[in-house]
Amino acid sequence: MENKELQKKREDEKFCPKKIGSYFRVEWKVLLTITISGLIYNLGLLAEPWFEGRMTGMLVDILRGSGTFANMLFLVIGYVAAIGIVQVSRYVKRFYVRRFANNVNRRIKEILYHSLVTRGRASLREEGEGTIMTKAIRDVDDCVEGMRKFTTEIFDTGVALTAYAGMLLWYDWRLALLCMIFPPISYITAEKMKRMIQRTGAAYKKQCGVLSAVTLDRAQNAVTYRVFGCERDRQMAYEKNLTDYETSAVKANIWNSAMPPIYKVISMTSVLFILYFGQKNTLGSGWSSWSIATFTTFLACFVKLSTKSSSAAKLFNAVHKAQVSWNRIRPLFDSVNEEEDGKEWRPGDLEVKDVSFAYPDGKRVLEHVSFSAKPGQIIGVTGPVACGKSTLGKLFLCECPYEGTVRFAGKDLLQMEEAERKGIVAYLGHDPELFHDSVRDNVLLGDEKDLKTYLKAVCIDREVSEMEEGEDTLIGNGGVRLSGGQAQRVALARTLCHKKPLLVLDDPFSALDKSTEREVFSNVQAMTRDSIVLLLSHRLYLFPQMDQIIWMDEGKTTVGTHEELLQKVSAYATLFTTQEGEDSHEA
Ligand SMILES: Nc1ncnc2c1ncn2[C@@H]1O[C@H](COP(=O)(O)OP(=O)(O)OP(=O)(O)O)[C@@H](O)[C@H]1O
Repeated sequence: MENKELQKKREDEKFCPKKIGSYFRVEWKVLLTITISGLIYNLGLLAEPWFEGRMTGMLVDILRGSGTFANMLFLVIGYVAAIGIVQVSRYVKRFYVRRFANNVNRRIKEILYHSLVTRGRASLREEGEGTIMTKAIRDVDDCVEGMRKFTTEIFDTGVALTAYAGMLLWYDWRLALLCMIFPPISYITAEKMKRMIQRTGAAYKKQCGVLSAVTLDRAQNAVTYRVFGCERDRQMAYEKNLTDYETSAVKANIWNSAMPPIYKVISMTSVLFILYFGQKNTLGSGWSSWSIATFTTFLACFVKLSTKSSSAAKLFNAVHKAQVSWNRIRPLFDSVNEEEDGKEWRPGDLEVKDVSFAYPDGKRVLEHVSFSAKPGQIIGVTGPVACGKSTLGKLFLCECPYEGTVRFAGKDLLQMEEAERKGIVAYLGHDPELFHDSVRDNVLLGDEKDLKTYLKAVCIDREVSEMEEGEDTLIGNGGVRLSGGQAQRVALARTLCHKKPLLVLDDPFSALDKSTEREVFSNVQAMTRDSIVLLLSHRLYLFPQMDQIIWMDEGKTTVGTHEELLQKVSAYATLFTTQEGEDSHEA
């Protein structure tokens, strides 16, 4: 089980959304099944013309009196068995090719979804919602369809063509070479036509996007257009877009469907050579000496080869179409690409970049928040009441989509599997959430660790030992009532015991007296040297000890060291000096 997870993790690390090869690599098991069934299918195909030739020869022998029905029956059974094997392996191959396409389609759409939800609304609007929707759905389908056809045709065309060509060369290499002049001409023609197919295909896609955007615009602003009498103008503009869409669709369709028959005619031209030189071979005056059976096999083999050649041309068409779509969706991967921003990621590095967040009721709480941190750093987050500290802390749980990116060791948190994210982020909220169980189980959660270390770290070891049942005392609902400060410390002990590379602590010391807070803080510092700690708090007197401070006010953030913020943010300086004053007053 663990091995499987490890393997999956390794595969995910190597996966690069912007490289098309990556999608093939992660599906290697499905592709292996396709390869095996594809080889059986295509090699089995050779048996068909061979049996057809043998049966024709046997028919002639029977008519001449030298063949028997038993031999013919034997050939027919062999022929039917060969067809059976070919069809079963064809089914298996097709099934897995479809599976490959579905997996890739799902993967690309998932990645694009994450990319789109983390992009700013302004940039989405700039590109046009209609265009984006066309890219995220239609272009992905076209692109995957090209990949599917490529995978199918590699066997149906590539392997089959090679096998047929080998068989033709075996029977008469001179005639085979002569016949094989035309199929490559058909490929070259297909390759030359690709520009037109690409151009008309791209124009069609663009027009789809424009039409979607115009439709959306009309629906969203229908009342305004009606009230201000723009309905007629809008209708005309819509009609024009519809006409442009139709024209581009027709053009793309013509280029797409008119070309394959032409490729087929080109590649079938060689039949004329077979009829001429083949009959010479059969009559004994050609390059080789053939029977009727060989002539039939050769002709059947060539017709199959030629048909496959036109499939090769179809394959080019599909790949060209896929290229157009891939080029359109590629830029959408930008926000999920980890390699091209030139940043060197080290294990444990955190980067929050341009993050904005609004609650479903529309209230925008975070606006373009950016900061980065390294393992061992403690970052204090503060600001006026209800400035969004808890919202920022909860962001790392990825419960709601946000704009911008949060990357850990180069990987976007939103794109991680839930299990992977859980292994990175530990969160301690306002509510200690202690459950009805012993102090031990509340902290260790069943792990076999030294409980005392953690109780000591949060300065509650003495209080627990004084309880009637010590570490086995039942707490939580129905158990011994703990004070707010005690509950907070037990919850903090649990978080430290299950430490993760990123610890988000939301006001963990709010109910502690200052001397306990100082002691707990220095223990937390010592125990989290390889983690990043985000400490959200109203109380600032520990902030001079922190590596970075994030000051939040009305969604905006200012990031710097304590000294820098004292200089830059007067509200921070005022709050700090006020609290310091209260402190010395108390003393
Ligand atoms: N689930 C929610 N839905 C809508 N608005 C919310 C939600 N949770 C919080 N808010 C609003 O978001 C703003 C920021 O709240 P948040 O709790 O993040 O601030 P805070 O700085 O942690 O608050 P405090 O100073 O009390 O610790 C507040 O105006 C709050 O009303």
